[in-house]
Amino acid sequence: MDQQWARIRGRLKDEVGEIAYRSWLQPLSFAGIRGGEVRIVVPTRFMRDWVLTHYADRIRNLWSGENPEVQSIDVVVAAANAPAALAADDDGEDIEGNDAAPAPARLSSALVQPNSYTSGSYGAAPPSPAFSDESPTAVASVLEDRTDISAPLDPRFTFENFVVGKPNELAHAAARRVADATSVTFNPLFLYGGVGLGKTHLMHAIAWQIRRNDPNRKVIYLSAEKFMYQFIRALRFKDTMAFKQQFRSVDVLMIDDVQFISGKDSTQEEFFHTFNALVDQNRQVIISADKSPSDLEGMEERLRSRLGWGLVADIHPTTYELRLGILQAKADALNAAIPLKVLEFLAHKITSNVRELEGALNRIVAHAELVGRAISLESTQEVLHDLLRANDRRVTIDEIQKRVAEHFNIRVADMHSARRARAVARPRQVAMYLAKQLTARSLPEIGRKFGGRDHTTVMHAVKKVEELRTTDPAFAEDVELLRRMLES
Ligand SMILES: Nc1ncnc2c1ncn2[C@@H]1O[C@H](COP(=O)(O)OP(=O)(O)OP(=O)(O)O)[C@@H](O)[C@H]1O
Repeated sequence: MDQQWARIRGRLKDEVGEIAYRSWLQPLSFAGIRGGEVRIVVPTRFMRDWVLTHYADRIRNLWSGENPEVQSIDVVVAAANAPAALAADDDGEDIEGNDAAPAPARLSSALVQPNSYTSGSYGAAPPSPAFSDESPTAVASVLEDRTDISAPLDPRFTFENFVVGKPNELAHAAARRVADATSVTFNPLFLYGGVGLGKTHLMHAIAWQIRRNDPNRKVIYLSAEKFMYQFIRALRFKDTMAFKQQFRSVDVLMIDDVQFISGKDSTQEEFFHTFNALVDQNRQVIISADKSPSDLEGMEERLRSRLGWGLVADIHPTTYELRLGILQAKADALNAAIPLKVLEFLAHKITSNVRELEGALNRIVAHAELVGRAISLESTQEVLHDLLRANDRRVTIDEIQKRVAEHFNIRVADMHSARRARAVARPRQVAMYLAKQLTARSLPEIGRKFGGRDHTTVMHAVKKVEELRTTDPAFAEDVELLRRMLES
């Protein structure tokens, strides 16, 4: 298995290039395979999230190529020093998912060799319910991440590699303008759009371009999540002056996925002051989010209005033409001979987002290479049958939430709310479970659709529902009924 892992690492290095490989993939270690699931260990929570969003599909595909039994991968944070409070067990009584951190004892099975983990499948220990998300104690597991505050940029995410079409032309033009401007024109630039439509790609492209135009300009790019953790760390180490200094001395500040700090009041407060200080000094601020400023629930009103002061540009869902253009560009970049009718087929069938489209293309290319056969429509349908089925069904998470809420006689709003009473939390878990089963959405995406919950919450919901289906026949029947209704 170690040899297989070594081969996979080699492939990844060739695909993503030296810089991204060193930043994101070299630190990964392989911990074993159990029940068709490969376990990968990463040093920090931030890195886990990045790997999950950007590389998990590819790593899984490469593993399946090496070992056909492999179905999924599991990325966990190694945390030898995780405080005991974080690894507290949950007996399943408390049914909100963020409390699902399994006990270290359960994790230190024969398969799981290195150290201990701050959580089970998919991740670092989420804060226990007693802590708020922003509690310094609760996020101790990320405090070991003492790297540069700016996140590394993905070398693939440049303007040259960004395909422009109707849905993203405004966002692209605005991004270009800001990247090439010699003075600040719109401040902030606010880019927003649905999952996997290219926000991060555009943010990185701006950063690359600014650095290229003037290497002396100090550009900081980071996710809102990392901003929060930096802030918490500063509080914990009583280092807030240095924190403020660090952020307020930049020429360009770029914050990705700002919706993450919704509901996190002290981080918002700090962000608001940082933002104002920079805008006042005429420094460029660039923000991305999944919603427009006015739709950012849980964000203070003064911050929402401030975010909308500059230029707000949205990225719309892709059109067939854009999807085909992206597929052609990616196929060229992979140097893969793919018949046009296969690309057209994919552009018709996979409509959810660009990330999934890319994943599909990578899968068929990897498969063809492995079996040594040319790519055809038939092989594409065969290799992607799961994905195509999920896209065919086209059940949306909104529909699932509506149906499940009706069935259990609760309000749809409770699917997003923080209420933890069993009467609403259980249906919410059922809806998360069905979202995982019936849509092609990833765990983080599902979490976001349920009031911005963490992906570990979704994982916990899926496990809990699976468990209850085996122990409670009436419950199993309910779930089955809902599934049939949604599929029909
Ligand atoms: N117009 C485009 N041209 C080329 N590649 C694209 C385009 N749009 C998106 N992509 C690719 O799709 C993938 C997902 O894009 P990205 O990570 O930027 O999405 P996002 O909007 O930031 O998603 P999330 O909401 O999950 O953060 C990336 O690999 C990116 O390169």
